[in-house]
Amino acid sequence: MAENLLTATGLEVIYGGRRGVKVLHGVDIAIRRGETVGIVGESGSGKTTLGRALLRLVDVSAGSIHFDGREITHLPEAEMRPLRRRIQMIFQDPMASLNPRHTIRRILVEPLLLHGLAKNAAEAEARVAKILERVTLPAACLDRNPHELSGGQRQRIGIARAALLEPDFVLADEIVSGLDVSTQAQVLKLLKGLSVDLGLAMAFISHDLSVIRAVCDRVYVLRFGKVEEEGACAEVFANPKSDYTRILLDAIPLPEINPGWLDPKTGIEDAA
Ligand SMILES: Nc1ncnc2c1ncn2[C@@H]1O[C@H](COP(=O)(O)OP(=O)(O)OP(=O)(O)O)[C@@H](O)[C@H]1O
Repeated sequence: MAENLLTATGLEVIYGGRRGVKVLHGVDIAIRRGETVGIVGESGSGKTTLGRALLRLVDVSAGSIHFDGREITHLPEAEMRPLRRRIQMIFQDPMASLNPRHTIRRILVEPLLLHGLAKNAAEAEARVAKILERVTLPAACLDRNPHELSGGQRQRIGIARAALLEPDFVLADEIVSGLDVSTQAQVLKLLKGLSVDLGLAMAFISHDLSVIRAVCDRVYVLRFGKVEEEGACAEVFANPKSDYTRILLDAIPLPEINPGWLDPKTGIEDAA
């Protein structure tokens, strides 16, 4: 079994200082190299907060976080910086994370140069051309601005930007919730395929259990800032231990869960 890449133990997060509201109550989570873990739960259950805490984007009031064998819970930002390239995030709304005034070329080339992953602009452009092909976008996109692309295309750019930096871990937070169902399937297929090719570990936050089932190996069910249930996706879906998970499963229309979208292991779309 692959070793753990990112683990957290006893995580607590309080918003609004010491007298604020505690939204994570001692969460334990472990993500192994190369695996895709789903984080699911109702709105307000703390999914995004957990994701942001794992990435050290919000402070934790208790607990510890380890990345690649190193404790990072309170690592100063200067020491976090070299790790930031290895820990990428793809957002729900790529418009919010892609600079609207920059061309796609600049959005993709600059991080490569900034992180020293390309020696010069020509080398960076060659890498960008390759990844653009991988995310099935035409080269003409490079001269456009984000608002000139469709939602699905922007999400592909978000994925391309993350993948270019050769991360070990990607957090994807509700990345398909704004897209129509067939675009969702394409984006999920693409991301899952990339994660397999690159050996990426992923945490996939979604309120949508059918999305989690299509791409995840294991799932954590969050409720009121606690882990309600955790296990292999197939096991949790077939045989939920907690009543809460059962209620979540019952709340989704079963025919909508279409595992034929993708083979969860390979990310390859089922021919049927
Ligand atoms: N910056 C913040 N300041 C104060 N409270 C916050 C902040 N961000 C989130 N919260 C609160 O923390 C709780 C957990 O929010 P979080 O966004 O982590 O949940 P979620 O499961 O991701 O929900 P959703 O699916 O609606 O995005 C909610 O009650 C929310 O209102």
